[in-house]
Amino acid sequence: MSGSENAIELNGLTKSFPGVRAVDGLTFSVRRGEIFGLVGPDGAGKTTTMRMLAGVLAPDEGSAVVAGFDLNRDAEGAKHHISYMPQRFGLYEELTVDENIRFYADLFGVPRREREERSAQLLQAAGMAEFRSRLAGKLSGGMKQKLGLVCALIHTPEVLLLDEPTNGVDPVSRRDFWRILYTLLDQGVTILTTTAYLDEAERCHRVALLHEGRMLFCDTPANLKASLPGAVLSIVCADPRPVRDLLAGMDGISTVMIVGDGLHLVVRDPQRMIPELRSRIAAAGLSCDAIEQVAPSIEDLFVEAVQGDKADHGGER
Ligand SMILES: Nc1ncnc2c1ncn2[C@@H]1O[C@H](COP(=O)(O)OP(=O)(O)OP(=O)(O)O)[C@@H](O)[C@H]1O
Repeated sequence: MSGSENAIELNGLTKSFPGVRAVDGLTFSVRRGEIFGLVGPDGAGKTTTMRMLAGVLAPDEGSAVVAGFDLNRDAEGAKHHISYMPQRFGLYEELTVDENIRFYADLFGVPRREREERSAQLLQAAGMAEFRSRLAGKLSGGMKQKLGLVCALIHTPEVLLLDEPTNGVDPVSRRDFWRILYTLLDQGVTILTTTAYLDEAERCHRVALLHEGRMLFCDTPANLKASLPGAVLSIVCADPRPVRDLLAGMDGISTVMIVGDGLHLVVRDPQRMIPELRSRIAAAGLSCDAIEQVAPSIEDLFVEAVQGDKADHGGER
């Protein structure tokens, strides 16, 4: 790997499919030893970006350097230093856990002794040590994802690319997963992950938000939350949908979103807004339990940013 402090560098990376610019001039970098999260709504371009960085899809324009290799010149060279776990990792369902690991170890040319040691460690960390002889097809969804990670890590990559690795995974398995990721960071591995879970985005060193192939933000979770223009009000109510419809578009409110058992609003002036909201909701014959100001979450910022971007660029794509 080169002396650069960045393990991944994208410069104007662009990819179009018929009728859609899936990735539109992306420029950002991931430092060595960093865990970097890519988030964004469905179709934002996350998977396309990952596929280009993994060297399995050529960009139309722009460049990317991964582990010191310029992918436009030597994507094959980069592949020896990358592990890529796509959304559907290729497990062989009719093979056992051990046999799947052995298959990938052979593919990556991992020597036998190293393979034994590493797979024992990884299976232990994944809470799967007692499932070694189970057929992969008989594992739960979370276990399959964890086995995919074990296979992807059977050689030691410099850069790990993960595409929604914990999608549909139960909370306990997600915790195992993140524990393994942090262990890798201690070993100096650089991790770029996409995620649909914003609590996972908060665990990354830095996060970028993609929308329609473009990057809207890139910063630490703390800086992102601090940058929200306005304050967040939480409204607890039994039936949030009619309340949302009533408040959407009201003066002084930029975003209304349903979260858990109520709504979050992004507002300019929270103290003035609280009594106004109470009377507006009561006058419409609706009810709510509590309205209070809360600390902004990454989700608040992202929903606000995506809605703002839609208003600015609506229908352009
Ligand atoms: N092989 C392809 N052929 C045509 N269009 C594609 C192809 N791959 C992706 N797209 C389109 O490119 C856009 C970006 O898709 P991409 O899968 O990268 O988004 P994403 O952010 O990963 O979303 P998701 O989480 O839903 O997969 C979408 O409009 C998608 O339909």
